Amino acid sequence: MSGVEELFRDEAAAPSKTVASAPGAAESTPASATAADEAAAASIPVERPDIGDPAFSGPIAELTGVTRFFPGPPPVNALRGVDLTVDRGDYLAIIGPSGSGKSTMLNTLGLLDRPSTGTFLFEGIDVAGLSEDERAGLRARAIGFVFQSFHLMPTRTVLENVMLAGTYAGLTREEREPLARRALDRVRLSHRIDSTPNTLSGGERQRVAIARAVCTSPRLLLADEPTGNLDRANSRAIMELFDELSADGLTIVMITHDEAVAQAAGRRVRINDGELTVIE
Ligand SMILES: Nc1ncnc2c1ncn2[C@@H]1O[C@H](COP(=O)(O)OP(=O)(O)OP(=O)(O)O)[C@@H](O)[C@H]1O
Repeated sequence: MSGVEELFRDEAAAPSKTVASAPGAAESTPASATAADEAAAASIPVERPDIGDPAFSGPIAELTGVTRFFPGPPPVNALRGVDLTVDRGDYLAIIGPSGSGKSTMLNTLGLLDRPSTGTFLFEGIDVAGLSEDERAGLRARAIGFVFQSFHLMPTRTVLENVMLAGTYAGLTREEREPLARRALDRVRLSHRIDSTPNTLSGGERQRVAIARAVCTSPRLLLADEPTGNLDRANSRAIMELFDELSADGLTIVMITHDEAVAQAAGRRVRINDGELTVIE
């Protein structure tokens, strides 16, 4: 499970856990993650610094000479001098085998991990200069996440699962509900809003997760093997949904080991042993 993914608790979460931690929660400060969970459980908007400019027209993400070194043991250079620009409206696939650095890229782009060296500008902001709270605020407002394992809360309805994203983005219940309904309509699941996730098919669960990811209108959608748990027909349906979201202007970065899935993206880069190469 990637670091970003750990911010979500999924069906495997302890039954006593009533809410999922989410991208708005500070990742390395358990105390504040707990406070965020409690606020979400009580339907209180989570207070996060309002960082970032939705009107910024430059690249969403600009990585220059980014490295990520894990001291180990064993020591690992997970990213080696990565240069990558993600422009607004891009639909990019990052393809690579196991252990190549995909999750490390996702953690970096998702503002969960910091480069060891190099520069990462998110909408022109050098993220190295942001506090944990500021990064959590930017993440909650600007980035949506979709995972292979869906990470829906089993005891909450489909509508409640989608509404939770708005809590972390600091929205009130009155603001969140219409957004969640619209997002569920967008993924063609309006007829299942009162269902719980365990009554849905895998493809439907992933559509709920996508509704949750897009309901607060993020500027970047990060997807980690979004079709990894789905059969061919459901995978195709999810890829068609991504196509629609991309056509609507959403910036999407997807990591995958599956060449066929990567073909759906407008642009592809390969990662091997921490090094990125452009696929022509
Ligand atoms: N927290 C960590 N501490 C030490 N090494 C790490 C850590 N996270 C990742 N690595 C190492 O960095 C390299 C890249 O890992 P990463 O998880 O980014 O690969 P991946 O392409 O996502 O793999 P997979 O497809 O199997 O999930 C691997 O050698 C991994 O063991």
